[in-house]
Amino acid sequence: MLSTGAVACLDAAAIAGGILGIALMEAAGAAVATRAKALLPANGAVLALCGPGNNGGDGFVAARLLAAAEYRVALVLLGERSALNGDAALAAQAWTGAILSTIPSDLTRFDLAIDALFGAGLSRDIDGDARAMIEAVAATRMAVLAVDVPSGVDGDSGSVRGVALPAVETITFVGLKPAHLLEPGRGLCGRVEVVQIGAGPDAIAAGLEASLPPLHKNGPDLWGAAFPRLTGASHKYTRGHAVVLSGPATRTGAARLAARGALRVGAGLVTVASPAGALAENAAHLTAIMLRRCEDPDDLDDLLADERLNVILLGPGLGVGEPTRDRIGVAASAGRSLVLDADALTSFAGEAKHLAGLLADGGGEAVLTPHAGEFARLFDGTSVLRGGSKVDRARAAAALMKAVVVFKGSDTVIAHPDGRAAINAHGSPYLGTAGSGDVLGGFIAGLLAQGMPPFEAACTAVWLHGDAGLRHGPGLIAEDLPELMPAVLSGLAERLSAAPPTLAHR
Ligand SMILES: NC(=O)C1=CN([C@@H]2O[C@H](COP(=O)(O)OP(=O)(O)OC[C@H]3O[C@@H](n4cnc5c(N)ncnc54)[C@H](O)[C@@H]3O)[C@@H](O)[C@H]2O)[C@H](O)CC1
Ligand SMILES: [K+]
Repeated sequence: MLSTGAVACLDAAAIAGGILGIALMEAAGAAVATRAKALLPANGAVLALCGPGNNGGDGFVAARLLAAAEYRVALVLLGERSALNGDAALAAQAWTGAILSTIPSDLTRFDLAIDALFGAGLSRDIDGDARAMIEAVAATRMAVLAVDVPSGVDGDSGSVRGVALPAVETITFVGLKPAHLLEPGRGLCGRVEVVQIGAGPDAIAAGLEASLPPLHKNGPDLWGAAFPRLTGASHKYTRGHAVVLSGPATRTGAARLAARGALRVGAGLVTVASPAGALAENAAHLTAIMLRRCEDPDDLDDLLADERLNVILLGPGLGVGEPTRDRIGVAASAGRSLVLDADALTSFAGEAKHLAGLLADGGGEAVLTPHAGEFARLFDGTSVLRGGSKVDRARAAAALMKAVVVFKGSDTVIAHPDGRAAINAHGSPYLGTAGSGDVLGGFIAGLLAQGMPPFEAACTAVWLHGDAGLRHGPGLIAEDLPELMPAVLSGLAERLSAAPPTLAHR
């Protein structure tokens, strides 16, 4: 993905490579006109809203092409025509129609608005005439086609600067920007289409270079190569053994949901480690998943004497406080891969650095999975909460913890301490249900158990979880999520064009 700052570098590299800036703008405007035609009735009426920069230039090009194709076009320019510069001035020169300085009073006669007010160059909150224009158009519920990003949406953070114009569709150029995936931007974009405008591979490489550290859209392209593949020689011990710590009696369901997730995603063995008082309750509900008594940190230490237990998940239903902190201390010092969720995170509220110290001492890898509330509690008092976008905050958290952080939400961000990050848009609002996060933690643990590196395991788990939510739809409860894995994993195997392995694959 590209940062907004990288767009200028990309353009400069494309221009240095022999493409004229106006050629890029013509291609961008042509793509907008093509989509506008698809949204318009024959001879429909278009309101083109053009801003003072190159986003406005794209709007001038689209307006010209639509007028040439017999659509009725009214064009409004924010600011003075004489203030236009460079390519935008050239695009305006080629427009031979009228240029209005305010929007027409009767907006009901338009079928579509093209929003070319502000794109990558939005640099402050929108107020004054621009705000009034956006509010007037938004109030009509006329369909809006946004150029690059809906005006008012900050391209890098997805936040709204003052006001924003919601679109039914957004056409962006060369690559996605963070705002297309981060809320609230994502919800304001409508359907997003990325179009190529003639920037060559060297220019794109320059844009990506200027966007470092890399930010990805989460999907199989990112982690498919690391996804565990069975061979004829695979057996349960080669598929790892995950341990999930259970809470006390009457608070055991979360751990079992996580354990079931770990098993269904492919861990060879899963053990629930349970306090004595909750053994009967856990035993009544577990079959393939094993059960071990684990009353205190010493019992956990004993359990971990078996080196084959390679992943430990702590948090769901575990309770907030000293006993949970002590168990995390033991688990961390055992040097195994850890997944910390829910109460494990809240037990270190305001003490993120202490937790980071425990994790560093143990030397194992860790994945932390806070939702917004847990994130705010854990990082209270640190500079992490002062970061700008959700991606910035997730990256700062990962750097502080030296662990992979999965900052959950409808726009989950997964960040690695080295700055790599991914935004997930593959999901469904039906995933917002009790116990859903517990299953996600289990998926991460199950993938870690099979040897996936933590960043890839976390990204994969988030995507699989989202895929299950998309497949199930209404009526989803957390218990459904592990049971959807056979279909989800078969679909993934097809996408990775690797049929589920059989003995023939040896
Ligand atoms: N490679 C590409 O992706 C291409 C993208 N194109 C388009 O160019 C814009 C970015 O153009 P830029 O001139 O840098 O910025 P904007 O047009 O978004 O706005 C800058 C303009 O607006 C003023 N401004 C900023 N914020 C405000 C505000 N809150 N209120 C009022 N005025 C504001 C600022 O001072 C400037 O005058 C990109 O989005 C694409 O649409 C190219 O056309 C092709 C290559
Ligand atoms: K725009």
